[in-house]
Amino acid sequence: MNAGTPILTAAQMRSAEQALFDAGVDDYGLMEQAGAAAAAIIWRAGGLRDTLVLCGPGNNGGDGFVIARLLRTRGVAVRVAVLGESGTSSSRRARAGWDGPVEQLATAAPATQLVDALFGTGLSRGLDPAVAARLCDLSASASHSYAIDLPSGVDSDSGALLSAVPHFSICIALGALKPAHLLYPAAGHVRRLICADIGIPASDLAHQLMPPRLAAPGPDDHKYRRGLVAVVGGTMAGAGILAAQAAARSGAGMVRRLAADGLRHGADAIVTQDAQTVDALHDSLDDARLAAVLVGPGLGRDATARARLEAVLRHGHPLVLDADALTLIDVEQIPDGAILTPHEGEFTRLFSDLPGSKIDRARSAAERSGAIVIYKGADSVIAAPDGRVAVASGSSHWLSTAGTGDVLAGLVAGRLAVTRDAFRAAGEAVWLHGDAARRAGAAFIADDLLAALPAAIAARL
Ligand SMILES: NC(=O)C1=CN([C@@H]2O[C@H](COP(=O)(O)OP(=O)(O)OC[C@H]3O[C@@H](n4cnc5c(N)ncnc54)[C@H](OP(=O)(O)O)[C@@H]3O)[C@@H](O)[C@H]2O)[C@@H](O)CC1
Ligand SMILES: [K+]
Repeated sequence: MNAGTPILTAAQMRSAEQALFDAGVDDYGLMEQAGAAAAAIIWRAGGLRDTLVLCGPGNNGGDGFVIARLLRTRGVAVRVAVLGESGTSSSRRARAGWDGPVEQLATAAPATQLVDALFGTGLSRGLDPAVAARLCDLSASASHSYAIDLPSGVDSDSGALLSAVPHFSICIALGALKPAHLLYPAAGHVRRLICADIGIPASDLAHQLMPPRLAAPGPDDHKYRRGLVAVVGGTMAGAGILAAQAAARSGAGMVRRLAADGLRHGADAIVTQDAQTVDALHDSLDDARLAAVLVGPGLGRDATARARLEAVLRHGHPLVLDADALTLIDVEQIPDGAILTPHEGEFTRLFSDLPGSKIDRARSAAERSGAIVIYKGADSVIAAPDGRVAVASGSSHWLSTAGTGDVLAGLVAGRLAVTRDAFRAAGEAVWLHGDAARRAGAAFIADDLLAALPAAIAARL
């Protein structure tokens, strides 16, 4: 998978910074670099708009003083308001470099632009309610607002809101993304996210999901080499049909629907095999050319559904487990290397006791189950048992409509059949699903995503 911007927890950020200091980088120099990167972004976005910079007691506040000084040298009318004294050596030095007046947060008048440098990764608890209210008021009075590193009041590692947090026009992440930049609810408080490079070395574990690079079929490809997908049907045929149609438009060579309803539906290119009985299902699955099997959409939850799921598990094909299959299965039954696509409810049923952020929980679930986990939501976290994580955020909220999960499951199975690499397939499918939703616009239905898929794929070739 294409490696995107790294995502670091506050502790990982501190050790990355410490490694730089140990290698001889000057700590105040790093703050100057961070402040200069942020000031350049604010200058490009805001020009000469009058600006109020709020500076907190830690290094986030130090960044604020550097930003204020640099914007002023460009001719911006800048005022600074503080919350408490600067408590770190770098922030004291940055404050000393500001030779303008210093106001108090409690009494400062608003400005056209607001820069929030109150707290960053060092926030340890919610803001005092009066401080949070003041931040919200000043933000509401500004036409443009910038959060330095993080919006003050969000928990960097989990994305939780520890106190009232305004909505920012731009958040300037320093050095790396933090989980709160991509995880909700915090991610919903930032309209635009920009990560400023300050020389923090890339980590190889958690990344933002990037647009994939896909390959078109070659001259020697045929339908089986491009990947044969089976979609196991159940009591609700529609879900399996949607999934099969998504798999058929995923780039895979051939899709078979192993139908429990005995009926033919959907695109003619999809082969419907009559697999009403478990014996018939076994016969259909007895094909070594199957590169991916999807089970779950419309499967049902009764004894027959369970028998169908067990038949699938017995064949040992590369597997995608979705929907009802996630409700029926126990963690110990999940085959190594399978792909799971749980939403919040399914995840909690399977892995209830896992602590930490959504990223932590997805990673632990993958480790515990040996599976690739696509923990779905407005922020989807894809985790592999070896610790790799990719986070997709900012997908269309119109996706919260019936059948879109079936489309995603079919896409995952299709990309698995094409790539034979479960982590890569999961990332590609999540990306293509999100892009198809962007292309489908507003008020779409799941079927509309199918029509948008070929264009989403074409854009990544
Ligand atoms: N390391 C570096 O050189 C670089 C770091 N960089 C920048 O530094 C930021 C991290 O800096 P930081 O670690 O100093 O933490 P920061 O978020 O400023 O706040 C900590 C202070 O706030 C206090 N406090 C916490 N919660 C509170 C609350 N609710 N209400 C009131 N007080 C509260 C806490 O005190 P406590 O009471 O918890 O002991 C402490 O005094 C990072 O986000 C980035 O912007 C960049 O410049 C690159 C170089
Ligand atoms: K901040």
